[in-house]
Amino acid sequence: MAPFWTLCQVVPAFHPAIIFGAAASAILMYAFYNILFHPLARIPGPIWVRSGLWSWKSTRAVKLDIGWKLLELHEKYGKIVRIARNEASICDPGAIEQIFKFKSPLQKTRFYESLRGVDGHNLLTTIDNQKHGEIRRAESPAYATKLLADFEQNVDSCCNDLIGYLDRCIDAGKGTVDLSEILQLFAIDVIGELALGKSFGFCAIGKDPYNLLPLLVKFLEIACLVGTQPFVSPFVMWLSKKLPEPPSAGAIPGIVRGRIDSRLQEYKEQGTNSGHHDTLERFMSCRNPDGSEYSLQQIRAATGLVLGAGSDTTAITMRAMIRFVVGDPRIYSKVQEEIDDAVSSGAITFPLSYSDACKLSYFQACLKETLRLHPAVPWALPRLVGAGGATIAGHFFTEGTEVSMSPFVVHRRPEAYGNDAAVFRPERWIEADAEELRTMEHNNLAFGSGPRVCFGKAIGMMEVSKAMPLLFWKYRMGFTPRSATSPHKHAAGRAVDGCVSTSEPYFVTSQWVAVQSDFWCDLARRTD
Ligand code: HEM
Repeated sequence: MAPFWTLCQVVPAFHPAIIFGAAASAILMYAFYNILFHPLARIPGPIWVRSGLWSWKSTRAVKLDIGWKLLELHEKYGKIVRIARNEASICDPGAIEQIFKFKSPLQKTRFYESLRGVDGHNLLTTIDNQKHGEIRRAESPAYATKLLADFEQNVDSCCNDLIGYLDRCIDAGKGTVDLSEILQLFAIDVIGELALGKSFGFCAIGKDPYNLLPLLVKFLEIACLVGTQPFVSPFVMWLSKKLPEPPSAGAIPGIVRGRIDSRLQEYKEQGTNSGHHDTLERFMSCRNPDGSEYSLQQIRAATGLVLGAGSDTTAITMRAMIRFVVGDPRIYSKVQEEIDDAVSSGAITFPLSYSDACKLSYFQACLKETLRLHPAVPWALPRLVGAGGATIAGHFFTEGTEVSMSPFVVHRRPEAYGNDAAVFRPERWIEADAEELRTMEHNNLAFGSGPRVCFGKAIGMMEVSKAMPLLFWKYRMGFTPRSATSPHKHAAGRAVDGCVSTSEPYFVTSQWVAVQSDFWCDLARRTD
């Protein structure tokens, strides 16, 4: 016994060596448990991820490279990869139905909570399936397909602003334009019209007067990073209320709140909704399951989601389409030819109606191919396995584990789109028979899938289908060559698949959304 007592006297309980030893043993035991005994222990993946000692997803959220890094993991480890201590990413198209089906026992994970705005939860961020179903039913009138015709006028007026701005640039001898910025402004204006009946007027002046765009990008980047560690979310929310706001941060929320307030006032005075063609009008008529009217906060949250979900996504799709189409002379001339022929035969006229845009079959195939190879949301969409567990892609996942599928990864897998899945080939959508087409549509996750599928899909498709043929018809476009004197900020561009090259026209960061920046194009009128 003597040596033991001696040890206790020499090394008291709080001695750093003991504390360090205890902590190291606890960490080691934690890592061993995660690697050997955790319910996902049999799923392959990088050892540090499996140990739970490294957050691969937080690293991706910081490095903004989720798309290609996740693709690499699947190429190395197969169809199911452990990407977090408690999460497996799956790229087997057969799992889409199992994960995203209606009445699924799987629900969204806490990741989504970080995407909520100041007005609280909305459709996108509501986790509970039943609650989500109630909100979706209540808000469905705002997204009804029959309203598309009303919304079309709003898109037309923003198209006029966009063309006006680009024409002015060309007339002033400045046909070199950063399309990443102007298309974002266009998308924000359109969504302002759709949500609140009035554009923000950014496109008409061709600039972002509040310097808001970088702020929006940062907000999403931080929200996504926080989502990878949901336990810090309440602290970040608390901190964001304490820290001083950047001067421009309140500008758009201020305008939005002002417009909502004045509409409610108008409603109060007139006693009826007064025929506005926007989603605000529909949200004002929404009812909760108990029959009560939507509160001001609910109207704000629903409107905030339309503004947040409907601008980045469409701008990303438009830029990507230009990149893919203009980047391939064969495809570019086919698109232009189709539009020119349709104009000269009188099959379509401008302003282009959505129904006429749908007649442009090659253009529509290019749009589908764009959404496939550059889905606006590449992040692995996470779902929590519910009571009783679930068998997905041939593997049994126990309750409480998380599974996810990345649209970017699934769309590039041969089992989903064939051996040329990585190639931009619009013809695949035209050559396919009815059965193949159904499979390709089913495997497309650009808008999500199942009961949580994008509610604004029809609106987004309408907007892009109206605006892009107009741009292709009016302008000859080319990518501004990168040189020491060109306006580019990056010495080399980066494609959506992570490839860095001086001939790549824009720079992609891949996180919750895959945003392009620094997209300089030379524009000239085709009729000059
Ligand atoms: C090309 C354009 C668009 C793309 C690629 C896109 C993509 C997506 C994706 C991937 C999701 C599902 C996310 C998930 O499961 O976690 C989503 C949800 C959503 N999107 Fe879109 N979106 C687009 C345009 C729009 C527009 C224009 C609006 C509004 C007018 C909109 C409103 C919504 C809403 C409300 C949800 C949540 C639906 C729910 O959870 O019930 N989106 N979108």
